Amino acid sequence: MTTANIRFIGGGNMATSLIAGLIADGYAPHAIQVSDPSPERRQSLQASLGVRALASNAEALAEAETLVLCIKPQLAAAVCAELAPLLANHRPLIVSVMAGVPEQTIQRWLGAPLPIVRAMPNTPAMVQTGAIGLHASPEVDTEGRNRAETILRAVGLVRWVDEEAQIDAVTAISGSGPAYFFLFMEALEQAAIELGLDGETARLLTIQTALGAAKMAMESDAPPSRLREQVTSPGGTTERALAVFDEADLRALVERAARAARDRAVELSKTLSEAP
Ligand SMILES: NC(=O)C1=CN([C@@H]2O[C@H](COP(=O)(O)OP(=O)(O)OC[C@H]3O[C@@H](n4cnc5c(N)ncnc54)[C@H](OP(=O)(O)O)[C@@H]3O)[C@@H](O)[C@H]2O)C=CC1
Ligand SMILES: O=C(O)[C@@H]1CCC=N1
Repeated sequence: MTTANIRFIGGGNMATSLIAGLIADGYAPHAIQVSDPSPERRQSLQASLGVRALASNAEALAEAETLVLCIKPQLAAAVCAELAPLLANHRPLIVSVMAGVPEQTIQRWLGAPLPIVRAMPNTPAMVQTGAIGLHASPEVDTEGRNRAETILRAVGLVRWVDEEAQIDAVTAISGSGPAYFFLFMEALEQAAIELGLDGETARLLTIQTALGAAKMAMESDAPPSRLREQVTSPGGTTERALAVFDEADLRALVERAARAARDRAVELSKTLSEAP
């Protein structure tokens, strides 16, 4: 099995995170190429990551063993139409990280039932702490599954899901999830400043607290509810803060937000699968 020769179509935020994570894990920059229409972005990818950045998607595809589609869902039909004629005699493993673009839709656009792995990573892949959901189309053989898993495992924790529709749930939880935690960090940092801490102290205490809580939750046998109880002294300070979250029904709010993200992925899937 080889994981060498990975080509990315689209060199934006997610591709940059994945490539940075792969290189940090020991992948040779020369084994990775990326295509993107923006000269500035290509220059930045070459300068910061040492990978070859191309203007042409066709050139990126030419010898690809694994082709990672990292473009916006709304551009996918056009990009796949451009790649389709080149895939008549060449069957790379396609890994799509696009939210809300079904495997069969990608196959239709590419004009062939090519092996597709849908991957839903997140930007912490950049620091090899990604959380990644995977689903394989029936055309993907064991070697393809292993190859996709090896690539994504290099940048984080990997979970396969049984049903393709579950990728929409993964998108809502871990794909979009870093933004939820960043928002909470922004809010806590702002609160710290309002309570009289200086900006740097507010920032560092907030980030370290998030890191510590995540590390404890990951390493402990106890569920987060138990870890929360251990912080919450009866009649103490945490109890007062948590009562404010309860008043605002934080749990219901989080569920609503996750459902909204999942529903948007489903909406994208429907729109795109009905598009020509
Ligand atoms: N960002 C995230 O956290 C996550 C994103 N994803 C998925 O990753 C995909 C990319 O998202 P993200 O990286 O955030 O988006 P970006 O807009 O940052 O990246 C997309 C890149 O593709 C480039 N591009 C535009 N047209 C073409 C083309 N014809 N051929 C090749 N490249 C092109 C864009 O250039 P230009 O800007 O000049 O148009 C841009 O650099 C999406 O499908 C998204 O659903 C999945 C998980 C998490
Ligand atoms: O917001 C989005 O649509 C993409 C998919 C998951 C994270 N970012």
